[in-house]
Amino acid sequence: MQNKPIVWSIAGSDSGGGAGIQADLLTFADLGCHGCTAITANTAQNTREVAAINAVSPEILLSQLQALQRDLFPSAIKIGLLANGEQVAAVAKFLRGLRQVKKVPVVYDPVAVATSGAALTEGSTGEVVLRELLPLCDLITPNLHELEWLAGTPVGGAEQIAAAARQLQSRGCAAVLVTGGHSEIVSGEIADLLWDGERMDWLIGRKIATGSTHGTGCTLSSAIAASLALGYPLRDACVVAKATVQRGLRLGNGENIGDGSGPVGHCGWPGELEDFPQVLLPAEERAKKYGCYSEEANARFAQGFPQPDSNRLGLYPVVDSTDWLERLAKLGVRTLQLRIKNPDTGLRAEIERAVAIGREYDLRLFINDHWQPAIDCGAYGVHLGQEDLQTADLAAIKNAGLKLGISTHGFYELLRAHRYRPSYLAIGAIFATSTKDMSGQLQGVDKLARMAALLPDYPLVAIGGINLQRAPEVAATGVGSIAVVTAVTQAADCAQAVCQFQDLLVG
Ligand SMILES: Cc1ncc(COP(=O)(O)OP(=O)(O)O)c(N)n1
Ligand SMILES: Cc1nc(C(=O)O)sc1CCOP(=O)(O)O
Ligand SMILES: [Mg+2]
Repeated sequence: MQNKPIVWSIAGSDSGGGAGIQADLLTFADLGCHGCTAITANTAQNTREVAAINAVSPEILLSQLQALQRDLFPSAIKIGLLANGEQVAAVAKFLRGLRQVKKVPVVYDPVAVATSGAALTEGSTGEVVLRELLPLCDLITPNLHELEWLAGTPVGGAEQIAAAARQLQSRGCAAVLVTGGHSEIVSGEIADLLWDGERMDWLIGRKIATGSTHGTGCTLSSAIAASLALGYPLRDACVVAKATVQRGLRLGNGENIGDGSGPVGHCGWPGELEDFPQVLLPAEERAKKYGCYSEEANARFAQGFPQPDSNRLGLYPVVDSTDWLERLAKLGVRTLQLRIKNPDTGLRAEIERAVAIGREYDLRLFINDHWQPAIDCGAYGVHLGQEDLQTADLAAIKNAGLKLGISTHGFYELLRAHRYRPSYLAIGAIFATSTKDMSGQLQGVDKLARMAALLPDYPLVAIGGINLQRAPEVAATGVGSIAVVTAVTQAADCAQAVCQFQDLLVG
């Protein structure tokens, strides 16, 4: 049994039980983490009002943190309400010391104003935050009011939000997620903006008509911290967290707690696609409304590729020659990929021969990377990676009637690739592999199962380090296809390996 990751919440207590550490602990538990708390303020509030803040002294705050450090070292830290500059300075000093022991991801939700409009922090706190705390944060998650508070400028539409996020990130935190609950750039859409200094993403959720929204910011930031503690990369953590909140808004709706803004629901792991945000593609027309439209990308863009004859593509060997294709076709394999890296002048002839073999044996034959010769030769389909999507002419691929498979590595890429509605989605690398350096992108079977559960009726392919011993647990996640290189090409008895894989993937 693996130990539950420990996550700390450094935040205020909400006597109403909707936000603050109460929301954080429920969220950590929902996502399978053990929560610890260091309380900054003992607020007196209900669903209608913040009656008092009651900040604790820096000494009381530090004594909690020091006790936790002695026994319950965290895998991630969420920071919420810090009531004054002294608290901010004390927490920052403590975090600098903790860093000397081990680097722990820190997510800061800069709580400054309650939904009711009540100020929660003392006047000069913002300056100390910018100077002392921001450089220690892996992510900060301001809403629009908090963005204005920290950026020191009014924030209106999408462009201004993006500019303020860039400005804040340049003050030293690794990334900024601006939450969109307080504005609708497009009616009916709640869009969060993620900026990490390199890449900007709009994550778009559906607005849910509910009065139970108290604690959404706390829940989001603690869900991100929990996901980071579970080992998810930042973008995956953000989309899982947004889905956790969305699920709470959808299912918690109607609980009718208190007369004011009731608490968001806490309803467990988000296992349904409808709760996950859409990752906006700059190629989409609607990106114009979010200020990130790309004419060039739009010219190459296409969605809705032809589906294969079955959602279950079975054993899917990925090989580097037409000799291998023919050998495996003769053994009864129906789904195959020709993957030629570092091609020479013979590439075009090899693809032509592959297509001919594909026709002879009625294969679902995908050509990796080389989409233009694949179109020219009338191939069945092409397989593209995330980087290939930046340059490939998807419109040409679709217009030529080719099928399209897309590689993904984690929740964020899966959601992004799903926007294209390709013929299949590949998820990798499930295990470490000697075929390609996939370090930092390993998913494991549990995460694969979570991703596969989101798309039960979609053709899914698992790839990376899968051999005959591991194949049963991979197949049990529900994916209809397993792609392999070495498990077939380096098998002592290739025909026997093919037979065993096929027995496993039948039905
Ligand atoms: C079925 C399948 N899944 C993933 C990949 C990897 O594709 P990509 O990310 O484009 O990397 P390269 O294969 O080009 O190195 C794949 N080929 N097939
Ligand atoms: C080509 C490739 N793509 C991967 C991905 O995760 O996108 S993993 C991988 C290598 C798969 O080889 P093997 O079956 O020998 O581990
Ligand atoms: Mg590729």
